[in-house]
Amino acid sequence: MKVAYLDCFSGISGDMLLGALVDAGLDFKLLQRDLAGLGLDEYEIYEQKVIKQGISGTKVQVLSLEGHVHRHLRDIQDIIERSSLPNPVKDKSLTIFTRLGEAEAKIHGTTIDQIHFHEVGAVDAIVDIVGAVIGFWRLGIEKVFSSSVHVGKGFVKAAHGLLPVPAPATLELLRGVPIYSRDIEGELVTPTGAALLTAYCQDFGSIPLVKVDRIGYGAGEKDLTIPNLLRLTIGELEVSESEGYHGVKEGKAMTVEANIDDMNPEFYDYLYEKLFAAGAMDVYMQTLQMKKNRPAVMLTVQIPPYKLTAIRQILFTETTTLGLRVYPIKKYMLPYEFITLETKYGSAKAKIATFEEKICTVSPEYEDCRKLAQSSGEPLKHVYDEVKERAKQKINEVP
Ligand SMILES: O=C([S-])c1cc(C(=O)S)c[n+]([C@@H]2O[C@H](COP(=O)(O)O)[C@@H](O)[C@H]2O)c1
Ligand code: NI
Repeated sequence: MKVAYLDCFSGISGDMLLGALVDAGLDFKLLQRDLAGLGLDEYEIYEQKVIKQGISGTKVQVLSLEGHVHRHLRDIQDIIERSSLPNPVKDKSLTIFTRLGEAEAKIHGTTIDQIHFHEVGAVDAIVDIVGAVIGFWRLGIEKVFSSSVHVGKGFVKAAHGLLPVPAPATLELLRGVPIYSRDIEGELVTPTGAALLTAYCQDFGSIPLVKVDRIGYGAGEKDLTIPNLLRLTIGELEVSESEGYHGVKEGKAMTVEANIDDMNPEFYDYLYEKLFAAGAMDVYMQTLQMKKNRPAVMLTVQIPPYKLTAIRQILFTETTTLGLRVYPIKKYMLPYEFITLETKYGSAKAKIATFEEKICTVSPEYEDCRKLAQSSGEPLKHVYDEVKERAKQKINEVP
């Protein structure tokens, strides 16, 4: 899987992200051609190499040629919907502007169709956002990870007047994101940057196991005492599985455990849903007899290493546990494939696993068998046996 990692040690803004994408190999002329699909011409876009604290990066500048324009969300939605941009770019761009509108409406106590965008509604911000979406799409990025985010400190002068850093809309968009402030004065994250970051990234923390392919540095406007750059690393996510002995996959994972003795058992169903939705590979519970003979459960969550931040956040917010145990583990998985079988009850899949090139397990797919049992009225166990039988026949048919 092709992934990107954003190092937000100097925050993130729309132009920094666009600069990082160009610096990482996004063809600038192709970007300009794609952006022409927006049908907006009152802007100019430039790229230039700059040095920030000795590090070379790309600064992308969008100069607005339009006067002072206040756009409502509807106006921006019309521009994007009427454009000739590819649908994935349109959809993502609309999502980002909708999130900006929701944040703006919340901050100002109004509604999403009442708000009008100030800076974010100007053509340069529209180009920044759509350009970044085009960049991720053109570079084929399937998933985005990020570091925690440096937001800066102090105040910033904007159309609204003097705003605390991070700006209200920015902080609203950064809900759920690990942020920090050091002694760098200034706004390091803008609403545009926050909206782009959180539209793509749900996993924050150290860089996952990635085989690095491309690196890009996007430059911010100001010169700071730290390199005012956004670093973008692109590569193949090493799900840390490698083909080992006779095709047995060897992978790295993590076990996260918590002993819970004081939570309403009804909550576990919802918790399981959230954990799996966040990328857990497996979730299970074991009953315990803890000190003072208190009955409890030990909740275990198996995760890919890069999911630790997301899973930890769920466990601390959705359960009553005050502590977690985390163990890095190595896992070995048998190679398997699915085959589809036609049975007297209908078609169903079965998983065929092999070890040392010999078939060692045939497992009918439960969901398929359940549907056939419901549609045929046959007991599930009969359907299951029939699928397994057909699978064995099909395997033996293979020359
Ligand atoms: O444009 C809008 S709606 C806007 C809202 C807010 C609020 O916090 S509310 C703040 N700002 C400031 O404008 C500049 C530019 O932001 P970009 O996202 O367009 O780069 C920045 O200082 C924001 O804090 C704009
Ligand atoms: Ni505002």
